[in-house]
Amino acid sequence: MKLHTSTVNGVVTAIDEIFKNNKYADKVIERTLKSNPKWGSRDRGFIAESVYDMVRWWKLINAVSPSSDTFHLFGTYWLLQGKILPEWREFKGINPEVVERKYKKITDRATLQSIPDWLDKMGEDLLGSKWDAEIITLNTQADVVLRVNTLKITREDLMNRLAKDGVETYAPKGYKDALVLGQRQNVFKNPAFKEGLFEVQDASSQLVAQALEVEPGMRVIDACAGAGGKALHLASLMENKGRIIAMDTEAWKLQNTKLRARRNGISIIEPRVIEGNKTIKRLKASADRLLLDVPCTGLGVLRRNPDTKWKITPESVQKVQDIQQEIIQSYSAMLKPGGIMVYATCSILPSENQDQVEKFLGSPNGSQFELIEDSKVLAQESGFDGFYIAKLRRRG
Ligand SMILES: C[S@@+](CC[C@H](N)C(=O)[O-])C[C@H]1O[C@@H](n2cnc3c(N)ncnc32)[C@H](O)[C@@H]1O
Repeated sequence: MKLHTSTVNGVVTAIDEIFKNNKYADKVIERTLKSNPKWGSRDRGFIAESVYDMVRWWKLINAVSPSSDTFHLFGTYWLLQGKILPEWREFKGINPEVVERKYKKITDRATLQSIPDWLDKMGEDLLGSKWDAEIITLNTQADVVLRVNTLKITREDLMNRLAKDGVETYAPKGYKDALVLGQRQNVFKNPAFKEGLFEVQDASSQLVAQALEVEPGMRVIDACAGAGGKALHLASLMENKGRIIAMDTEAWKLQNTKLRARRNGISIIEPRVIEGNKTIKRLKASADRLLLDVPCTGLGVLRRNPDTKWKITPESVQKVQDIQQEIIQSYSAMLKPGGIMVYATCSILPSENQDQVEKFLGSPNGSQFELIEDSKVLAQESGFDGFYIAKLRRRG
């Protein structure tokens, strides 16, 4: 593959934005791609993939690069992929043999798998022998997964319709509304997306709404609804009958939920901003089903957001765990006796998952609850994102 100055410059500028100005990779990529309308789809694919890959392998690349100059880092990344570097002025000073020699000398997992030392240690402490394979899997590129909006179309019909547009998909076993793309591509431009026939949502994430066992006509609260990925799924499962209160502390995210609901043909989602304890107290014992899709470290979705590992710190992990416990302690009161609550994270750390549920169950607020079942979804076993889903019942 031939390198072009314009796209390599795009990658280098984006990398500087992410690491020097501490910006989020997905937002930087979005802005970079918008900045040059002349780039075709291959150029865009090259930029997005190279930026994500460089972020993913940042520590390893830095360990073998001749300097911290961003062109040197790009050149080193290129060589590490087994590619040949053109003789550009920017790449002067990179010796492929030296890069290879340095690479071969690295033996420690944290550098080879490109993660901070503290995180590697924490992963091993918490996941034991499963950590090795998990971090390898989390360093691979994720599949693009669609969730069929069954309010508007069946999975089979959507599959056929996309195939007519040249978008090949397959239906993974065990995920009844999911379709996986055969090849990565931008599906947001497809007319079927604009008609609300599908959303992009990982297969593991699709298990969360299903665990709630909702039925049409129920009163459901999604207490950390964000941009509404799971609220939309719940509405489809409820055949758009009943009521879903979609709550979050961030009003702008709920605004997004509203727009997406309209595209999906959904009318039962009612966004509600959490302004404090009062908002929660007003809804005491009012929900047949309660979803707590709590904020988390995102360590189960590193394949999609590789910059997470450079942004989190031991302090931020502790802080998010405190918020998770606060949420389950106070929000669980919104569930009716006899109702079902799901506590979920996109993390693989037991300290954010089963430990939190155990702590809750052992506390006075949790004494009316019982654990029905929980699943600890690891990326290495499922092939999709890492998730935790606990289903609890409030005794009647
Ligand atoms: C994992 S995300 C939710 C993703 C969303 N359910 C979806 O499927 O698209 C967690 C959400 O919790 C929200 N959040 C953070 N602190 C909160 C709190 N104290 N109460 C409710 N929501 C909170 C965040 O704004 C974020 O949108």
